[in-house]
Amino acid sequence: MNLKLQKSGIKNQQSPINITGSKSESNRLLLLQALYPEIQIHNLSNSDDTVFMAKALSSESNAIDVHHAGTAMRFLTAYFAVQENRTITITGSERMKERPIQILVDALNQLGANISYLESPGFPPLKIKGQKLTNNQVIIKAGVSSQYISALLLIGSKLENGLYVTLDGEITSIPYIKMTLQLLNQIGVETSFEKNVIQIKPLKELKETELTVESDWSSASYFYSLIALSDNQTEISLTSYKMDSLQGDSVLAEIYKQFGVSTAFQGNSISLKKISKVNASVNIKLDLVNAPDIAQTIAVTCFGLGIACHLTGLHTLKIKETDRLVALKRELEKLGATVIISKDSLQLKATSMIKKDIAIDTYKDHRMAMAFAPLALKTNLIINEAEVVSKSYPSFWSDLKATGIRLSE
Ligand SMILES: O=C(O)C1=C[C@@H](OP(=O)(O)O)[C@@H](O)[C@H](O)C1
Ligand SMILES: C=C(OP(=O)(O)O)C(=O)O
Repeated sequence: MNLKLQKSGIKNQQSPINITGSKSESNRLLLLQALYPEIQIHNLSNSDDTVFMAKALSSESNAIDVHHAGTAMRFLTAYFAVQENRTITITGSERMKERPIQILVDALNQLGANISYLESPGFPPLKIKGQKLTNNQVIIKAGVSSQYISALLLIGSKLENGLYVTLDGEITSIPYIKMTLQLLNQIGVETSFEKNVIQIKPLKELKETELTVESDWSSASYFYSLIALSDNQTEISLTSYKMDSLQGDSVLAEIYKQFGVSTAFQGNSISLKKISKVNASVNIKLDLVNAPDIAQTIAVTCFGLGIACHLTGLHTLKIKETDRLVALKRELEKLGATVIISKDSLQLKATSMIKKDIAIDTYKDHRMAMAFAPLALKTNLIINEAEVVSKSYPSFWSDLKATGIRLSE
C-alpha cells in the first residue's frame, strides 16, 4: 500500500491520541511473565513485534518465527536456551537473517547453553537445545547491541546462582539496559550495575505482580516532529505517559525544546505545543548513542525546518531494520537535501527547498515511513509500503489522520 499524503494542516483541540504500551517494556515483561506466570501486564503494546513475542512464548511448536522483531529474536534466544528438555529452531524475516547475533550466542554458550547456526554462522536461524546453564559469569562485547545484554539479564534471576555480566568496551543504548534492570527490580529481583559489571541475583520472592506499561515514547516522536513543523500554538496530546519514564526515548521532551516544542504533563497525558520559531541558522548537534530509534525522526524534523544538524553515536543504525543511515541519505536527498553520512553519523545541510510529490521508499522499516510522514505539513509526498508501520505502531496512519493530515491510497 502506497499512501499519498497531501499538504495539510493540523486541527487543534482533538481528544488525546492513545498510543499503546512501549514495545520494549512489553517484550521484556512478556518474557518475565513466561518465567513468572503470576505477572499480569496492562497496556501491552499492540505492535507486531509484541504480537510475535507473545505468540512465540505461548506456542507449543518447535519452529519459532519472530519475523522482523529484533527484541523477540534476542530475548527468546536466551529464554529457549534455558528451557530444559525442549529443542527449537528460531528464525525471522530475510532482514533478521542479516542482523548479527553471534555476540549473544557466544555469551550463552559460554554460560553452558547449546545453540548452533542453521545457515550462516553468526546469524539467525538458530537451533537451540534447552538445558540447565552451568556457569554464571560471562564477558560480553557491549558496543553492538544492548539487546544481547538485556537478553542475558532477563533470564539471570532464574539461574541457580544468578548472573555476573562484565561489559567489554563502549556500551551502546544504555537506557535499554537500565530499563531491563528497573523492570527486574519492580518484580523483586535484586540487581547492581557498577562501572562495567552487572549482577543479577536469583529471585527470592515476587514483589509486584501487576505491571502497567507506559506508552511508547519512540512512537510519540512522530507527533513531536509534527508539532515542530507546525504553526505556533498548535497543540496535540498523547496518552499514557509517566514523568519518571523507564524509556530512554523520553529524552525527546528535552531535545524538542530546541525545535520550539514544549511538553506539559496533565495527569497521564502529555501535551505537546509549538511555542516558538526556530532560527534558520542553528546547527543542531546531538549524540544519539542512548536513543538510536529517534535519529530518523530528528533528521527529518531538521530537514522540514530547513535547519542543519550533525547527529552522532549512530553506529547501530546500520544493523537495524535496514541500514538506516543509507536509507535516510537516499530519501532525504530525493526531497532536495544534502546529506553526508559516515559509519556512525549523519550531517544535514540547511536547505529551505522541499521537492513536491516525491515517493519515499521505506525499506521494510517502520521508522522510515513514520519519520517522513510529518513532512506532509510542508509538501505533498507519497509513502511507499506504508503498512510497515505495524512493526511498532499499527494505528499510526489513523492516528495521523485524526490530527488533520490528509491521506489516501
Ligand atoms: O532493548 C530494546 O528494547 C531495544 C534496544 C535498542 O536496540 P540496540 O541496543 O540494538 O541499539 C533499540 O534500537 C530497539 O528498538 C529496542
Ligand atoms: C530497532 C528497532 O527494533 P528491533 O531492533 O527490536 O527490531 C526499532 O524498533 O527501531
